[in-house]
Amino acid sequence: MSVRCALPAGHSRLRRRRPRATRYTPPLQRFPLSTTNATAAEPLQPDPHAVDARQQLRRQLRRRRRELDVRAQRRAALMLARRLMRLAELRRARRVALYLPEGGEIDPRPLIDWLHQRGAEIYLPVLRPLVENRLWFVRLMADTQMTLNRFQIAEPSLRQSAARHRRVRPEMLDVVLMPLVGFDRQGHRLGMGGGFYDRTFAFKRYRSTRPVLIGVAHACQQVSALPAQPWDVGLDLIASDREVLRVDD
Ligand SMILES: Nc1nc2c(c(=O)[nH]1)N(C=O)[C@@H](CNc1ccc(C(=O)N[C@@H](CCC(=O)O)C(=O)O)cc1)CN2
Ligand SMILES: Nc1ncnc2c1ncn2[C@@H]1O[C@H](COP(=O)(O)OP(=O)(O)OP(=O)(O)O)[C@@H](O)[C@H]1O
Repeated sequence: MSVRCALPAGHSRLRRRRPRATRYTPPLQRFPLSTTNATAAEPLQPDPHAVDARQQLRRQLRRRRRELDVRAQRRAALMLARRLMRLAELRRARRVALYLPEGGEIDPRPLIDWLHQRGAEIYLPVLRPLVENRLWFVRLMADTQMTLNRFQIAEPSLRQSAARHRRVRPEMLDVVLMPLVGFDRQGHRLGMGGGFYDRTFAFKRYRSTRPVLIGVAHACQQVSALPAQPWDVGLDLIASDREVLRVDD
């Protein structure tokens, strides 16, 4: 099956809509789908030309995923879930981080009931206060209160997230589903540009095999090649509605 992802030249049917900041319904009540190498001492200096090219590509790919219609989104989410449910890494995971989709991101929520039924704990990313562009992972529970962060993405409230017992250290997660803006078949990825996941999982570049990092995206977000950045944290797998790719070391 294929997802329609035409990129009509110079044409944008949809404007970026900002979700309203009020009246957010907690996700537990509204799952409509539930039926490189670097050393520590190296400075991480971006090449300005490469940064511009990445920014442009990011814009194009974000528009591409936003233009998928509701049916295509729903189908893609179910296909993704079906593929991920077959993965040994996810089947044995006890602590799984996923995200609440925004701006046409592929929707991982069909996995939530399945994971809960298997007894797995689910964690959501929260923008860490005070430190630059890092994430906390906060457990999604029946009483989780949601709020919109500065990017208008729903996340557990800061008050609850501040409570240590609701959080897990990133290195204690088993699997992280990481939203991608773009990817190539070599396992390089493009994210939203904040470096949130790169910073939070920087420890993976040196040692740890845990967590298993699974980049997730619509198949139409694949590009032929993305240059690797010195700060990139390598993905272990990439999963889309069309396939699951294992990234070789
Ligand atoms: N669903 C979801 N949640 C997520 C992420 C994500 O990619 N998807 N993140 C993954 O990192 C973190 C948030 N990172 C983000 C980084 C940049 C922008 C963004 O929209 N940037 C704007 C400029 C916004 C501004 O400064 O106001 C832009 O690029 O247009 C959004 C989220 C944590 N939560
Ligand atoms: N470990 C790190 N330490 C310091 N800065 C970092 C680190 N990782 C990334 N950055 C910075 O974050 C910025 C954004 O990186 P990049 O363009 O790769 O974002 P991205 O691909 O969208 O990644 P993410 O999904 O993690 O946000 C870059 O300016 C980069 O220098």
